[in-house]
Amino acid sequence: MSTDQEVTRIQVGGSAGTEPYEVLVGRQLLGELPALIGDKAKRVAVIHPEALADTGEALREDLAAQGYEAVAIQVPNAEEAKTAEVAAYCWKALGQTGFTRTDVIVGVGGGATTDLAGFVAATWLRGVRWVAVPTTVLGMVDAAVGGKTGINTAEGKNLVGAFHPPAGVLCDLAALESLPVHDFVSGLAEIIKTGFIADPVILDLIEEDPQAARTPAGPHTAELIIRSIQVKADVVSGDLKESGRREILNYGHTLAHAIEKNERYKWRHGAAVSVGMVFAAELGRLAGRLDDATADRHRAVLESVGLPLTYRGDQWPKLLETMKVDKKSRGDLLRFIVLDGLAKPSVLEGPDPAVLVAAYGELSA
Ligand SMILES: NC(=O)c1ccc[n+]([C@@H]2O[C@H](COP(=O)([O-])OP(=O)(O)OC[C@H]3O[C@@H](n4cnc5c(N)ncnc54)[C@H](O)[C@@H]3O)[C@@H](O)[C@H]2O)c1
Ligand SMILES: O=C(O)C(=O)C[C@@H](O)[C@H](O)[C@H](O)COP(=O)(O)O
Ligand SMILES: [Zn+2]
Repeated sequence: MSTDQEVTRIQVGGSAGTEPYEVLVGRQLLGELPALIGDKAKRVAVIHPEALADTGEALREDLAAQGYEAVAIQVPNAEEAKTAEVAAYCWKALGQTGFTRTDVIVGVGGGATTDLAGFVAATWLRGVRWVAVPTTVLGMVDAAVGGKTGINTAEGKNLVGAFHPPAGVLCDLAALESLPVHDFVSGLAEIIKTGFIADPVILDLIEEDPQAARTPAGPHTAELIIRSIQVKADVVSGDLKESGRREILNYGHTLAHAIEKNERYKWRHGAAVSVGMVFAAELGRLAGRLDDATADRHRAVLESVGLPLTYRGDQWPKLLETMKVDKKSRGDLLRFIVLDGLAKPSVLEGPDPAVLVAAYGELSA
C-alpha cells in the first residue's frame, strides 16, 4: 500500500499471469480515469444505475469533452440489474454503438452495478477492458475488487459470471455522502467479515464507536475501507480464481445467498451476510472449533451497527436446498467457511445435518 497526502493506492494481482491493477481511495479521483481507459479506446460506455443518473450523465459529458465517443447505459437499481435481460440490454447498446475490442466500459455504482458492468465487459467480444468506480461502501471494499463479475438467475445468486479483473478501481469517498444509511450499514457487514477472517483491528475500530461507524463522517471510515480493501487485495492476488484461499472471502455467504434468493433479491446483500455470519459462527462453535467469546462477538458487533441477526425459522428446508448448489459445494458435499479462532478461517466439509439444524435454531426467529 502506498499513501500520499490524499490518495491511498493498493495494488492487486500481478502474480500467476494476471495483470496488476490499483485500487485508489481518496477524493476527486476522476482525473485518473483517462489513464485507466488507456489511449487505444475510441468509445467508452458508462454503465450506471437509475439512482446515479446525474453522475452517469456528468461522467459521459466529461468523457465526450475529452474526445471519446461516450455513451451512458442506465440500468435498474440494485439486484434488478443483475439479470440476463439487463445484460442483453447492455450488449444491444454496445452493438449499436459499434463497440470494439479496444473500447472500454466504466461501471459506476454499487456492487450490483459493477458486478453487471464487469460481466458485460467479460462477455462482450469475449472480453474488453473495464474500470470500476464503486459508489457504495460494499462496492469499494469488496465487489469492485478481485474480478468476480456476474448476474443472478432464478435458481440462485451469482450463478452466471466470469473472473474478469478491472483495469483499475476508483473509490471516491465523497460518493458515500449520498448513500442511504441502510446501504452504508449493509457495506459494514463485509467490513466486519474482513475483521473476523483476517484483520481484527477492524472490529476494535467499530466497537470503539459503532454509531460513528455507521456514517461517512465517522473517524475511522477511511481506515476501515482501506484495511478491508488491503485484505481483499492480498487474498485475491494469490488466488484469483478461487482454487483455495479465496474461499475465506465467502465467510457467511453460504446461508446469505440462500436468504437473498428466498427473498427474491429484495434484501440487501450485506444484511444477508450479517445473518449468514451469525450462522457460520454458531456452526463453528457447535462443531467444536470456535470459542464462545468469538462466536458471541459476532452478534454484538453486528447488532451494534444495526445489522440483522435472525431469519425465519420455518424457511430452513428451502434454504438448505439452495445451499446445496452453493459454489463451494462439491457433488453432494456441503462446504462452509468457519473460524477456528479469530482471524483463523478454515473449511468445514460435510457437517453433521443435526449440527446444521442446531446452528440454524440459534438464529431463527
Ligand atoms: N464481485 C464481488 O466480489 C462482490 C463482492 C461483494 C458483493 N458483491 C455484490 O454486490 C452487490 C451489493 O452491492 P451494494 O451493497 O453496493 O448494493 P447495490 O449495488 O444494490 O446498491 C444499493 C443501492 O444504492 C444505490 N446507490 C449506489 N451508490 C449510491 C450513492 N453513492 N448514493 C445513493 N445511492 C447509491 C444503488 O443504485 C442501489 O439502489 C450484490 O449483488 C453482491 O452480490 C459482489
Ligand atoms: O470475492 C470473493 O471471492 C467473495 O466471495 C466476496 C463476497 O463478498 C462476494 O459476495 C462474492 O460476490 C461472492 O461470490 P460467490 O462466488 O459466492 O458468488
Ligand atoms: Zn459478499
